[in-house]
This record gives sequence, structure tokens and C-alpha cells, in this order.
Amino acid sequence: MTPLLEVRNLSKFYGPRIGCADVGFELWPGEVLGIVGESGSGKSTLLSCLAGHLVPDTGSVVYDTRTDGPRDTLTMSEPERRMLSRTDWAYVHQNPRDGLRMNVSAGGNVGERLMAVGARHYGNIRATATDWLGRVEISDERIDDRPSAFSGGMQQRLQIARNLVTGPRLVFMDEPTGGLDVSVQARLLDLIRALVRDLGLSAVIVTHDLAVVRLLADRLMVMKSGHVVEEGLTDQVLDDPQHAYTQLLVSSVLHV
Ligand SMILES: Nc1ncnc2c1ncn2[C@@H]1O[C@H](COP(=O)(O)OP(=O)(O)OP(=O)(O)O)[C@@H](O)[C@H]1O
Repeated sequence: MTPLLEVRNLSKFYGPRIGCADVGFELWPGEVLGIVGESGSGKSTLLSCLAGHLVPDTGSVVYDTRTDGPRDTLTMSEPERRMLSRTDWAYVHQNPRDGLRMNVSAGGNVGERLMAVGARHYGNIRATATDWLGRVEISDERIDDRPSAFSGGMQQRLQIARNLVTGPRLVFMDEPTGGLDVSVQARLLDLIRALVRDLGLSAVIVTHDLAVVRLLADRLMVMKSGHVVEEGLTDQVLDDPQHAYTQLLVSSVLHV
């Protein structure tokens, strides 16, 4: 089997400061990888480099495309990369405002993604949008409302529907439950877990919350000062951390 994503020697510096350094991993189809670490450890930098939002200084990000097999996304042309992020990739921002169009209706937010990949029939677009709102537990009565009238949890669920409606294979998530109330977080995590499982998605999830990776991630990478200090199966890493930094992360959570 070919990995869906194969990352080698990825580094990004901000002047003399390390963003992330020498990161490498493979992500297999249907696998969920969690990236954890304290604030400033390089998680967002790494995710941005993977998703093509930031250009790394060194390394390769090879993606197994549907049409041409493995391709280094860093050397792709801009139109090719744009097409990839429209069809095969999804990116869920921590703040739904960054991933939604706040002045467009909920149905429009979902529907315009379908139009971007060629859908033209209004009735079909609206039916698919309604179906996706239902899947993320938003009542069809709210289809014409703008996201600005939604709660934070609803906005995040709408952002997920907007991202998944085009059937991507790989989803990048940056602190998807950050900034939400604990009870809202729990419901959202359950929803994400069910969607990822039902759709067979691969995902890379960045979070500082070990409970999120415990629930969602098959495998875990622990980052500190831009470097990966430990990786392995989630339960193994959390139940028997080998690196002193991971031990600290795990014990600080246990003692809260
Ligand atoms: N635009 C930037 N310019 C300069 N330095 C930056 C920039 N963005 C990040 N950094 C630095 O790179 C390092 C990694 O930051 P990054 O935001 O990737 O960490 P993080 O683990 O995602 O943190 P957080 O959880 O707070 O978002 C930090 O030292 C940070 O100060």
C-alpha cells in the first residue's frame, strides 16, 4: 500500500527562530494522526506547511493523488495545488470565521463548494447542502440563516460540512474544538469521530488537548521546540510515554 502522505525532512525557520525542524512521517489511508505539544512547539507551522499555506525551507510533502499517483505538493504548480485543496483536501480552522463566509447563508456556504467543483443544478445543490447540514446536526430550517446567527458550536459544525461536502480524502484540522465550551466540545468530538470513521477519512489534527487525540487519533506525534520528540500509537504514547517532555505533558493533564 502507498502512504497517502509522505513527509520528509520538513523544516521552516522564521529568521533565526525554528518553526519546525526535520519533521518526517507517513500517513496511511484512513489513518488519523494527532500532533500535540505546548504553545509555540511548532504544531501550526507544521500543519500550514503540510497544507500548502506556508512554504517550508526544506523537505518534501508527497501526496498520493487520485490521478497521477504520488506527487510532491511543494513543487506542484499553483493551479494544481489549488485543485487539490478544492477536491481532495479539506482544512478546518480553529476559528470558524476563518473557514466560513459569514455573510453567506449556511446553505450557500456548503453549496458554493459544490459549485467550485462543477455542480450547476440548483435543486441538487440545495438537496446536498440540506443533507450535509443534517449530517452535522443543523436543522434544515436554518439553511437560509447566516453563520453569524449561529452559536460557536454550530458554526464549527457548518465549517465541517462545508469542508466535507466535496468528498475529500484528507482533512487538516487546527484545534477543531478550541475555544468552545466543554459540553459543546464533547459533542463536536463525537461528531468528528463518527464522520471520520464513516467516510474513511485520513486526518492530521493539531491540538494541545490530549483528550482530543485520545478520542480521535490512531497515532500521535509529540512536538517540542519545533522538533518531533516522540511518536507512536496514541494509547501507547499516552499510557507509557518514553520522552521526559511527553511524561510531563501527560502528567500535567492527569494532575489537573
Ligand atoms: N509568523 C511568524 N513569525 C515569526 N515567528 C513565528 C511566526 N509564527 C510562528 N513563529 C514561531 O515559531 C515557533 C512555532 O510556532 P507555532 O505557532 O507553529 O507553534 P504552535 O505549537 O502552533 O503554538 P500555538 O499552539 O500557540 O498555536 C514559535 O517559536 C513561534 O514564536
